[in-house]
Amino acid sequence: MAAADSSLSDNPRTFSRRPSAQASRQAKATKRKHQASSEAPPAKRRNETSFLPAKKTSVKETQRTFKGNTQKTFSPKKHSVCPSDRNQEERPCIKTSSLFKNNPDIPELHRPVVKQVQEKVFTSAAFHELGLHPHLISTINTVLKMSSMTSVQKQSIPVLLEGRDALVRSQTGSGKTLAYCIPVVQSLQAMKSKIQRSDGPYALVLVPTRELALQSFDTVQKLLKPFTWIVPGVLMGGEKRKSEKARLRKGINILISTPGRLVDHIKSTKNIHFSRLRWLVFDEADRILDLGFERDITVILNAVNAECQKRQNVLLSATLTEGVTRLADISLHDPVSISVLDKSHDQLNPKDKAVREVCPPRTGDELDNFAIPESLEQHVTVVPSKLRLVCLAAFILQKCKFEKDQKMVVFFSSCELVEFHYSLFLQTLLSSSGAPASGQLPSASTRLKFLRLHGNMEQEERTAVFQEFSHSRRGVLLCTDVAARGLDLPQVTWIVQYNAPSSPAEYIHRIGRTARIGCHGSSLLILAPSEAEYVNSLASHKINVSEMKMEDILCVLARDDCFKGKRWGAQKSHAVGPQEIRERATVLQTVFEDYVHSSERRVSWAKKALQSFIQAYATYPRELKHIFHVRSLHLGHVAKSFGLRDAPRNLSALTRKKRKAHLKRPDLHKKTQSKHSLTEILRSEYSSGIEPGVAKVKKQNAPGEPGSRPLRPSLQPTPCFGHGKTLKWRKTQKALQQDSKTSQKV
Ligand SMILES: Nc1ncnc2c1ncn2[C@@H]1O[C@H](COP(=O)(O)OP(=O)(O)OP(=O)(O)O)[C@@H](O)[C@H]1O
Repeated sequence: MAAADSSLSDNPRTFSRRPSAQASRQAKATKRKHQASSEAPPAKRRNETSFLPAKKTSVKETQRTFKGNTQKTFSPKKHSVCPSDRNQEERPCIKTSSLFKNNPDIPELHRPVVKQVQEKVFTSAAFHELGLHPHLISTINTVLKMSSMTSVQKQSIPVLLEGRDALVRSQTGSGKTLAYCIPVVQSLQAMKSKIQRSDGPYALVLVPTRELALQSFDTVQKLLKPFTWIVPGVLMGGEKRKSEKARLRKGINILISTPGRLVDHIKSTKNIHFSRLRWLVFDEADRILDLGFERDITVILNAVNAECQKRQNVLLSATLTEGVTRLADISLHDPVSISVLDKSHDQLNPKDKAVREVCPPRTGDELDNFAIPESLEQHVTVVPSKLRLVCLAAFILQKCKFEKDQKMVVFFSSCELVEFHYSLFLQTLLSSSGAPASGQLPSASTRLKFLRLHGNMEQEERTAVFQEFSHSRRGVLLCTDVAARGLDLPQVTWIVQYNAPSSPAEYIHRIGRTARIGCHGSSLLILAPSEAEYVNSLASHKINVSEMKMEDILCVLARDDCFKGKRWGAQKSHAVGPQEIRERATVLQTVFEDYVHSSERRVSWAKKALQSFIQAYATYPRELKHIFHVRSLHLGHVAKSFGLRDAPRNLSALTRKKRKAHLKRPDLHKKTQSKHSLTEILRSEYSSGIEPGVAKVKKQNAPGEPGSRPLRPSLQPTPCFGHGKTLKWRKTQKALQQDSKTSQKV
């Protein structure tokens, strides 16, 4: 392994170096190494009192003295990872200044304290009060082991049992799945003419992801235990079409599907019909009905409407926004808006009993304020780009190595980013065999377990990971937004958002994977200094985050001697001061850089991940562009967070080229902006590969998918949406194709 040189130009335009320059640099470094090995410390170091470890330093002191050191340590030998395991002579070559110098100031967070919208999760009402079939009640009590209803269940189930359409909004993890599943099962088992399997679907449940489809199927299957004649089934991308066709032929009465896969079958399977459909449920309705799925939903609704007009429609989500309400207005028949009220809402309609239980539709402003579980503690930390990777790793180590039974989900903005960090952490932070490979930190391995989930994985592996993480008591799941919606992963203690989400709704869903059904949970959002204003954007949606100092996160490195720098190596125990924490952070960064730079292949893999990050960054929606703009990224610093010692030259050239083109053609600004509403969605949907159609777009150009030839006229979606009303889609097919091309780069 090459001697570590963590130096990085702070000028984003001076990137890679030619071999000759590299050689001379190395020669200089060797010279410096020999200087450093002499007794006398460098001039700057001599003046640094905080450097001395003699006095025990408190965390507060650590924070105060953390910034702006210039201390450098060089080793004459090659870098190794865990000093305790290796020869003292092989201590890491540290150039601390490059990681902690020339960073932008971390701004003070003047976050306005807002009162979050709160909901009460449980009620004292029992399921047997609902007049359900006794077998259904006993299944809920004994199989699901539930006795009292949650607030949303208490409000929704009676309304749905009355036969009304409904729009259901309640916070994440509040039991919305059963709020629709119980009425569906109750009504179908009670049908006078007993349901036959061959009748086909009586209920169609649409969900945005395959994992959610599996999860909802599992719940329905449990509820149907006593009603064996009603057959549930799931259709989702990644499964064999042939076997799904066979199951459809035999008959599925409660059909749970992702939109893309259902469209596939509508177009190609003769045996799919909806003439007996009684229920149409959109779970995560705001995601399902947004532009990312628009054409699929149009095809599905046309197929359903052609065969059945009278049915109950239910839309559910923790974040039903105004846009969805507008769609609901034209898709639902005289719907009831159900929302779990706080007391002030209750008082709005004290006389009207029906409306007291069921809140009136909210105004636009209210719809933008989402309820957050009371037991969810939200944090934010502001970290300079150069320190992001080290900070994330330190946080993972802090929670999952030094604390017991922690289960963490880390969100990234693209599949490539998940893959990159997964492999990097696996190879550097974890040693499965106990015998560390080059660049590994052996003692970090004991409690750590990494898993990853994203849309570019094979379905078999996706399902296996989902199951494994669900049943595991600890572990770190690195994922895209494929895991943001609806997934009920038990006992998740921490949610980390390494890349900020593109909307407050996505923020709510991501953090909603913890603190479910009254449990306690915490979240951490990692922002760059230039992104600090995002906290205000969250506050404007009544989302309250408290600051966690980066220094407090890095302090964990003091607990692990794996990260000891050369100077401290010989000392058995000593108080760890801010200077040493900086050194240890640099040792960790050097581990990452050494790993990335250990082969050409790994360097180009890191560059691709960096490119993916930048592309995802470019797709933040217009309203967030003033906070997340590619121009505010310092490429050299960001490269460091990918373990790259230099900013890749070709990437910067690309960025400059694009910028120039934009400057020359101001009309492009306008065009790009007009695409943002779609690219915002595509950013999380397509880049995370949530929908099966996405992969197909690239590989097969399936008919009707973005990037393919236009549909045959007979298959063109007619914009007709429920109850004979017309929905005008905002995008033309051409625009969709253009946008999907943009998104495929992400
Ligand atoms: N009445 C109840 N008593 C106890 N636990 C319940 C009850 N109803 C649901 N749960 C449990 O609560 C958890 C969350 O439920 P569910 O997944 O339906 O939430 P959700 O509101 O759909 O969340 P999200 O908005 O994230 O999709 C599940 O583990 C479920 O089994």
